[in-house]
Amino acid sequence: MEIIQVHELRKEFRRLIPKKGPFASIRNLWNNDYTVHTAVNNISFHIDKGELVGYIGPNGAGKSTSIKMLTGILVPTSGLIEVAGLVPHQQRKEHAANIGVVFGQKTQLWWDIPPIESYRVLKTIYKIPDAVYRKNLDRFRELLDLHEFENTPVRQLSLGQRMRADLAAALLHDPEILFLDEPTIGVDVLAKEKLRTFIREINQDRKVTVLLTTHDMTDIEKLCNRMMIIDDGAILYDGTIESLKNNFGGERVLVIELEETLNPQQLHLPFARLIRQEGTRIWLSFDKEQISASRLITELADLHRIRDLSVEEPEIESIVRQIYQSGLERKKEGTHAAVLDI
Ligand SMILES: Nc1ncnc2c1ncn2[C@@H]1O[C@H](COP(=O)(O)OP(=O)(O)OP(=O)(O)O)[C@@H](O)[C@H]1O
Repeated sequence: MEIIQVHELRKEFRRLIPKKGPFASIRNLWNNDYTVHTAVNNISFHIDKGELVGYIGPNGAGKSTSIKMLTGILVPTSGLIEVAGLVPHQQRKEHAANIGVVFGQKTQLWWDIPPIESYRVLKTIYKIPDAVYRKNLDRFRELLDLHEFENTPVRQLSLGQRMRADLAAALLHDPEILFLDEPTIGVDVLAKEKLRTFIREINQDRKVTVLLTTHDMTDIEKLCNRMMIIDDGAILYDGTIESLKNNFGGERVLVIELEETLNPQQLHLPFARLIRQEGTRIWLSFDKEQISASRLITELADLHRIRDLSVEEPEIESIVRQIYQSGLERKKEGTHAAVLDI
């Protein structure tokens, strides 16, 4: 069942062209010269209830602008959005009851008071029944170790603690959908793991639909089945991580432990390229379209004595880098915004 529907969504921002020369600051007060910048360029997608979708793209791609439209903070220039049957910017109050939002760069908690005090205020704002509030708070204390810092003013919390406090705040009222904009930014490895476990848990146990923007590909690999890649306001890829690897993964790497050390001239490598050698261990790159891993291994085993081997998966980070790069090249050529075929 579709819970988020986006059709031909567009957001343009007007940017002032500043006047230069004498009395510029005064002349700018009456300046009406603008350029129009398209931050989100007619994107369409839908998300089913219970999905956990990664939304990634380079800096300035349009991720935050999309999230702000989906949460009702920004009004689209054109296009349609429906989230749980509501139009976010038109039905803001009802919409707020259905969604939770965490912006990694900016806390929603009151800076000078402890999180627990903010939670009490949110309980009143969202009219959360006592039993629901207590049940949720207990659960979040357990999953996010809130008790360690819930009585400390937010300004004194570490980034990881602040993010955990923010996540709990966003979910106290049992929303159906959670929008996370860079929830792991600047957080150390252990704290990231804790946040990921929590996000996975609320998605699987509570069936909360999650849309997550991040620059950390490990977040995507560990949490999401589906990802959307946006660049320059257009969606370049929408599909599973597996199909991304299969379609854009290109070369695979086969790591072989030989019985003896051979110099490169002694190696016979059909359909493979030697990319690294350390003693008896060699790394071979091969194109899976040309030869399957099992066939390559059989051929190599006929030619060399092999002690051990493994096939390395292409790293998602490098695939995504290539996709950003090709988007950049198309932009330079003036042919940007073509959606990649998958
Ligand atoms: N209020 C605004 N006024 C003018 N331009 C804006 C405004 N907000 C965003 N933009 C522009 O729209 C484009 C998309 O910005 P957005 O913040 O959505 O990118 P992003 O993908 O979230 O980037 P990042 O990963 O750096 O957070 C950028 O070129 C940005 O400069």
